[in-house]
Amino acid sequence: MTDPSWAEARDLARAALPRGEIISVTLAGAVGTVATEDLRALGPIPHATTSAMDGWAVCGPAPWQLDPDDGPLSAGRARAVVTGAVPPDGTDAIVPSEAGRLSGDVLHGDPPVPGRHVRPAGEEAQEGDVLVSAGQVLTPARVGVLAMTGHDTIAVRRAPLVHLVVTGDELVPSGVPQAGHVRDALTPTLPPLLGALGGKVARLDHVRDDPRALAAKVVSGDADLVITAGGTGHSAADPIDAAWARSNADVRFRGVDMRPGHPVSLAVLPDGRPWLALPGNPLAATMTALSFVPALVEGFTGAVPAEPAWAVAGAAFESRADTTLVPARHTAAGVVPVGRSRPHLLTALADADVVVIVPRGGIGPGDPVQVLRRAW
Ligand SMILES: Nc1nc2c(c(=O)[nH]1)N[C@H]1C(S)=C(S)[C@@H](COP(=O)(O)OP(=O)(O)OC[C@H]3O[C@@H](n4cnc5c(N)ncnc54)[C@H](O)[C@@H]3O)O[C@H]1N2
Ligand code: MOO
Repeated sequence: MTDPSWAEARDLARAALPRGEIISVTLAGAVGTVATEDLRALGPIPHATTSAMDGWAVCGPAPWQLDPDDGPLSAGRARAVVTGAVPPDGTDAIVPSEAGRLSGDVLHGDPPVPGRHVRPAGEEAQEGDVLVSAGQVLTPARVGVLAMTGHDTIAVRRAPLVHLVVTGDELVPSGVPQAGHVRDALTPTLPPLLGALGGKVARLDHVRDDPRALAAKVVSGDADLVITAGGTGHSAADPIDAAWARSNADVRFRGVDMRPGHPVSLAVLPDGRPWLALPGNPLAATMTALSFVPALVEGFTGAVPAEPAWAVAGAAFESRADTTLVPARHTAAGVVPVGRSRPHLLTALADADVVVIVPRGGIGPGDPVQVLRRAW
């Protein structure tokens, strides 16, 4: 397909990579994987009623006689407790240490509000409640919730492994570039960016603008997904078309109706590995990675598609394509464009905290807009 819309191209990307296998991981290795089934509370959360403060458990009205025993509290009695400890049966409230005064073994304080500073069992969830749904990404906080209720090992799909290939005869890996050379900005940028988008770069290669070398390098890989940067143009020097022809790739889209990044393309190799070809211009490469890598990852992991977030435009945004992606910043007036957003530069994205998804025809100040959140 030539020049599908941005949304159509995301759907094509989502369908390009078949689901990965289900594996079992410990919670320590679960962050970034995707739940394959609903994960439920194995008991109430919190699992027991506990004190929220260091102080005294009290029963009945003040004053209270300190009770050194272990049994239930009776009216007019108090017993020292620490945060997180189970208060004795009969506790009406906890008096924090700073709110009580001891004279000898008698505790004085204001009349307690029943239940004050007591954290009841089951306050957050009951046994069997769904804590993480099938298709949700395991975040650090979700893993913490699962740990609280006693999960140890869970069934997930892992992040897809990526074979990243950066192309370009003109690229130099270090130092200040001279005319005719270009310092490679994507080798340091793409692996962490792809990681933040749910992929994991397992192999990184650099190849000259030679279709034969590019096809051979890609065919020799065994990651789940191939991502190349550069060479998507239609000049004789651009190797993507010829490399795809050499490797019998099934082209799913060749160009997308978007700016920047119009030449971004997707094919599937005969062995089933998708090959996402990002343009070489650094802003075009990063914007197209932000657009299509999450969709490819969702296909592999079964993650529920992440919808772009909403914001309010604080300025006018133009689009002469189906979709224009504009680096922007949140301000009190809404999101506004950052600097000059040029495909061959990257400064605007470096200063942006969102990317605004501008539909054809543009949007005006005060309009609701969808945005991509920071992964860069
Ligand atoms: N006649 C036309 N020319 C171009 C068109 C077009 O439609 N007709 N489209 C332009 C657009 S849009 C883009 S985007 C680029 C696509 O370029 P390629 O994917 O072929 O990328 P390259 O030619 O390899 O590089 C483009 C540009 O980016 C620099 N680059 C490449 N890799 C890196 C890197 N790793 N780090 C830093 N900079 C990099 C490269 O030196 C070039 O300046 O084509 C337009 N042309
Ligand atoms: O759209 Mo290109 O992606 O202008 O750089």
